[in-house]
Amino acid sequence: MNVAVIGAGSWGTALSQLLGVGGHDVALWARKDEVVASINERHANPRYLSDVTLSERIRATTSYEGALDGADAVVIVTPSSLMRETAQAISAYITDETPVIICSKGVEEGSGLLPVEVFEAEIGGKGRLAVLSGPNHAEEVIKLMFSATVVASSSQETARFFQELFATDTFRTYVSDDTCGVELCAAFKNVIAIAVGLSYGIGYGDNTSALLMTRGLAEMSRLVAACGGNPITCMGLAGTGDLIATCTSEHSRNRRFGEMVAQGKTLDDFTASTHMVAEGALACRTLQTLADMYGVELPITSVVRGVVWEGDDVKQAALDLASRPLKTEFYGI
Ligand SMILES: NC(=O)C1=CN([C@@H]2O[C@H](COP(=O)(O)OP(=O)(O)OC[C@H]3O[C@@H](n4cnc5c(N)ncnc54)[C@H](O)[C@@H]3O)[C@@H](O)[C@H]2O)C=CC1
Ligand SMILES: O=C(CO)COP(=O)(O)O
Repeated sequence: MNVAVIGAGSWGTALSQLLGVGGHDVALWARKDEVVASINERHANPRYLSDVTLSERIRATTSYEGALDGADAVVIVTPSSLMRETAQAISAYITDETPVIICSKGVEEGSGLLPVEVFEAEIGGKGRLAVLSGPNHAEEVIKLMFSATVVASSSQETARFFQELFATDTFRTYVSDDTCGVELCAAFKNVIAIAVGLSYGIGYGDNTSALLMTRGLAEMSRLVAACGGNPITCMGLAGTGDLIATCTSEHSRNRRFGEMVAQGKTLDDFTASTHMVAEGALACRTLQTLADMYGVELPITSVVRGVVWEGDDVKQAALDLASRPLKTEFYGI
């Protein structure tokens, strides 16, 4: 197959490698000329995961037309804040039937739309759209360490198409019809990883981390149920699986960002020092928009938003979280 991958950050590079190793020809769209030159001439991405030699099946370009010409499938891996811009940029170069899978994790600011909904609005064809998410740190996937993921689409045919496309001996793919649940889990787990980073950053231990992950899962499940997703998705790879991976991994940018904020650093400090995206920073705001629309309570998300965007003191926020009225363990799911 000829596959166009749009976005040459860590995850776009790792997915391109996976597809190349799987025997597909990959046209990888990158923003910067030097990234394109390095991938084409030296088979390495100079900015992200640069120690890995990339498959010779990967050809990079800064041209959308060049990447998308003759593509049998399109893989979207730009940051979630760029979903609408990316959808508009590719629309002129794909057919009405070209299958498109979104691998970014977030929710659109303002509208509260999920990436798949933004793509449906911009390029149409709900049935040809899919999403991919799971506990998949690019640093490990690119080294072909055994991982698994979920591919969700409203169309079983499209889900199966991408399941086959991505499956390799080291990357196991499951299908689902719950695009809403998978995308909400993907956005949510990043916020909880920031909370875990904040918690370790102020000196709390593993009990607090487990508490945040578990109650974060309860928040995630309430929102998924309210938005029309299937709460059982939260128990799967896109929910619990990715929550564990992101909250516990040395690779997680969101967790690292939380640790930095606890040390008094800002989102700009994180971005300047890593050139990477900590999606949870935006998601703590966008998920709150959805929670307000659906009347769902998200106490941990709200604390993360207050600390990241309103300068709330982390220790005081933790005390406020702990002193809320006592509750039944499960409600609203
Ligand atoms: N890194 C990982 O392990 C995984 C990342 N993801 C998701 O994939 C998406 C992309 O993240 P990464 O590949 O990790 O990116 P990254 O954090 O490694 O790099 C940032 C990317 O954003 C691009 N970028 C920044 N500003 C841009 C602009 N104005 N226009 C176009 N591109 C711009 C940069 O060129 C670069 O490709 C995110 O939604 C992330 O949550 C999903 C699974 C795993
Ligand atoms: O989504 C990811 C792993 O599944 C990557 O998480 P971070 O963005 O926190 O590194």
